[in-house]
Amino acid sequence: MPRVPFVLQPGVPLVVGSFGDSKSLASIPLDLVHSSCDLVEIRLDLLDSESISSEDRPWHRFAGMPLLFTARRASEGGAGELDAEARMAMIRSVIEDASLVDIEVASISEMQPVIDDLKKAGVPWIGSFHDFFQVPATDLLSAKRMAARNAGAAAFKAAVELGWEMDQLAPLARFVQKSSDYPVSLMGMGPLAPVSRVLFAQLGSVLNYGYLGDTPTAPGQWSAKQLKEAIEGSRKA
Ligand SMILES: O=C1C[C@@](O)(C(=O)O)C[C@@H](O)[C@@H]1O
Repeated sequence: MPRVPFVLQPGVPLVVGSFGDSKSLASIPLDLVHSSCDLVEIRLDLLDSESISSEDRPWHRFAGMPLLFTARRASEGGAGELDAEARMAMIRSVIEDASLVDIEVASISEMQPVIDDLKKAGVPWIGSFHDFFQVPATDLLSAKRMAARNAGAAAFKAAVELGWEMDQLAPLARFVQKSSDYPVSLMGMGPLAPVSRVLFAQLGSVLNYGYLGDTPTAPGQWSAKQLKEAIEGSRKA
């Protein structure tokens, strides 16, 4: 399957459709995928190992769409206790199909060998950060963004638990707005996730995640289709 080249542009909001289970990945109607998102995230840590390693790889159904691969570490919401070696092996096995790869900022040093492989193959990667409990200080987010940028990531992405902390929305919104010289993707999780995702996309968050199929991959996610419609609606307002 030829890789689809992919370039992120600061301030241009795209929708990522994310699969949380193997059954949805294998059975979702293709036209629904095409109409719901701009790129597809394959969460390698959430799928059955047989479906990932089968010769007939389930994501080959989406030929022509950019594919983002993620093998999430457990401490940032990944399923299973996959160590860096296991996650690197997963990523190496999909490099030929990948338009983009997600690597946590916390994993950069231990996963440097696979980052070097991505560089050689000309595959961009995003440096990510997840906090499932709170909104971290903006200074911490800025430090993570700098670490991602310095390590060569094409973008920085963060997902943080908002709870009902409405006061936290404004500083996060400013964080996205101020990042006009480097692509940033930001999203809330929890009860304010839906509203935060539309707001941050409106302000230029580059990758905005919703789920494809039956299983959300984060608390409070919209379906990719709903998110795409909401973002398109907000851009017309
Ligand atoms: O990191 C992200 C963002 C996400 O956690 C979300 O909040 O939508 C969903 C994950 O699948 C993805 O890898």
